[in-house]
Amino acid sequence: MNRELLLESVGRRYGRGGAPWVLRGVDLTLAPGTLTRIEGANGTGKSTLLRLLAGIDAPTEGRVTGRPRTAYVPERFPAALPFTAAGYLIHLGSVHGLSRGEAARAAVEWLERLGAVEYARTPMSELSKGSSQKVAIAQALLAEPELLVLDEAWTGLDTAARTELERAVLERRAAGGTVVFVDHDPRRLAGAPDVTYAVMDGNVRTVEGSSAQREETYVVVEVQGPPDAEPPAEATRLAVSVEEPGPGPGPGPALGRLRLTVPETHSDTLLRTLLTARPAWHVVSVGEESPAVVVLPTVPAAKAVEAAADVDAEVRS
Ligand SMILES: Nc1ncnc2c1ncn2[C@@H]1O[C@H](COP(=O)(O)OP(=O)(O)OP(=O)(O)O)[C@@H](O)[C@H]1O
Repeated sequence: MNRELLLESVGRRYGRGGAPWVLRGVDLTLAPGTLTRIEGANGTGKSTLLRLLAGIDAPTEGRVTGRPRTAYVPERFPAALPFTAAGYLIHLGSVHGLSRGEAARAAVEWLERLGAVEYARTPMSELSKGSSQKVAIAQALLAEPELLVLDEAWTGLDTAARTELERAVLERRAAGGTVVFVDHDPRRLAGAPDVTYAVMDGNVRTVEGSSAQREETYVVVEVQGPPDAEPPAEATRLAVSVEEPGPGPGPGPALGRLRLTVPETHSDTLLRTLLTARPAWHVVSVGEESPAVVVLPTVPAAKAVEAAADVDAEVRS
């Protein structure tokens, strides 16, 4: 039976005595079957709080009790692991108590849902940032955790995968799970959270009104980079969406062209990041948000089936 996760007088500081407290005196209760959003300005301690909730970090003082079976998607996923995507997921599934067969089935199911099953046999070190983020999400979802902790897990995903992750979060809550997330897009899961907290001045405060009700203006920045280059990580983090625009003036999509949507409050930082990046990214246009969204192509069904068969073969060997 799922219990409440309790933080009592929790404090965390890094380094020896004398170091400043990032969090102090935090009392927090997360109930089963609830979705909690954590907000706050940069560097206020959101990731620190999530690591304490997930149990991958321990408080300097105070205590955390009632943590159920937990899965966590970190802000930065160590992609250079010596596994294929499927191999890694099967390994993680075993760690979570699944048999190899169950883990393989769950791995394929989640890679399929996230549109990455064609990369099942790809070494993790060769995956693009977006694909490795999908693996990070799949590893968290595959064992149906009772507590799911997501630290900017939507960053770098294409539109279809972002929607799928939102769906998965709502499914977890409907199944009685506890979900807690940080995301810089105020529209993420708009209207869905049962409670929102802001981290500020070393503690958490309840935020009244959903993030969707708070107005935010967005700016769309179209950029041109070298063909096949990944945009700078900081730009991807700041943007609430990264899309490939439609076809360019010639045949096919404009290579290296991306459309980044960013809250107006972050647009200056985004432009600075792009302009100082090496190799350089050329800013083609800056404008108001347009409703047109291009969904990146999903994997053809035949390819998905092929990859699933590959994974099956790997499990049996
Ligand atoms: N492992 C660490 N060692 C030392 N200091 C740390 C460590 N992790 C975080 N900090 C510091 O703690 C403070 C809070 O960091 P944290 O990453 O929790 O904030 P955040 O709100 O998640 O930030 P962001 O919005 O930039 O992701 C920052 O001053 C950061 O430099």
